[in-house]
Amino acid sequence: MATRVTFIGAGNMAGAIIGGMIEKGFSPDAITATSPSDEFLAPLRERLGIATGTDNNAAIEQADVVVLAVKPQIMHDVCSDLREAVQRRRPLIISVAAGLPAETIDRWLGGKLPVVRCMPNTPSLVGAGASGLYASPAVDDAQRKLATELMEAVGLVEWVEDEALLDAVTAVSGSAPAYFFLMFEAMEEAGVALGLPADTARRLAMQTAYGAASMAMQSDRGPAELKRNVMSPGGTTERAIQSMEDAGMRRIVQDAMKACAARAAEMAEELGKR
Ligand SMILES: NC(=O)C1=CN([C@@H]2O[C@H](COP(=O)(O)OP(=O)(O)OC[C@H]3O[C@@H](n4cnc5c(N)ncnc54)[C@H](OP(=O)(O)O)[C@@H]3O)[C@@H](O)[C@H]2O)C=CC1
Ligand SMILES: O=C(O)[C@@H]1CCC=N1
Repeated sequence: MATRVTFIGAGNMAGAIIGGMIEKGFSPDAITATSPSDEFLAPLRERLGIATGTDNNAAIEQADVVVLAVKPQIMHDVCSDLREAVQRRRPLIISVAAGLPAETIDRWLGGKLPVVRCMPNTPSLVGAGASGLYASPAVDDAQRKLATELMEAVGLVEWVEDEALLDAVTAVSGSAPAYFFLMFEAMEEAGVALGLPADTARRLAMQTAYGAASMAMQSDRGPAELKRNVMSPGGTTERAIQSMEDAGMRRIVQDAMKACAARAAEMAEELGKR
């Protein structure tokens, strides 16, 4: 029988994982998602054919895996409400919430549960996600394998053995699609300023990012060498890269990623007191 997975929360992240799972051939019959209103549920039900509901407790009654995909700020209330049912059924819990430690989620759910903390990203929707995973001590090998299988259905999986590193994963991949989308916005604006139609600039920028990522992933050369190969001495790229280095591009990226990881730690501190 197929592993039954219930998503608590049906927003951007849950929708991306569910969409990617179904694209990979997971049966919609084995997937349920909940949300307080039908706004997020209707497209999942109508387009993907999964079961949906507004009652979290009812939705986990048959679940082998419960994916907690609500905002960190409401996770305490959601977990408290699920405590009795979760303690009775003892499914594998996968939390995708930024910042919140596995121990906090476990405590809010009544304790001694197998909790995997996962930091996914939204490209999971197109099977190109990247997830960092951490297993709490109560997670056994079979459950670890199950979590790997689920998240590998939507992209790359990297396990970390030190939970604190999930904040770094948040900075490197969880939040990072937004950095690249910002870069696309900036490149489109700059392309327009140089005279290109906006949609032409957008298509060229996105195809180039896709090409650069594909090439780097298939190459045994590092990014520094691949970059040098584009930079003809005295040519155009050299000027562009010099301009970026002079403007402190590396420092900008480092500061942004440090701020991201620090915010994850801060959220754990703020929310974990409950
Ligand atoms: N977005 C991203 O790129 C990533 C997000 N995450 C994590 O994923 C989690 C969800 O984020 P995201 O998907 O962006 O947020 P969204 O706001 O898009 O989705 C949250 C969902 O939870 C629903 N919800 C609210 N209250 C309840 C409840 N009591 N029971 C069940 N569902 C409820 C919301 O419904 P309604 O809107 O009607 O209240 C909504 O469907 C967060 O913890 C975030 O840290 C992790 C990695 C990447
Ligand atoms: O911005 C956030 O808090 C969530 C977590 C990682 C990506 N989005």
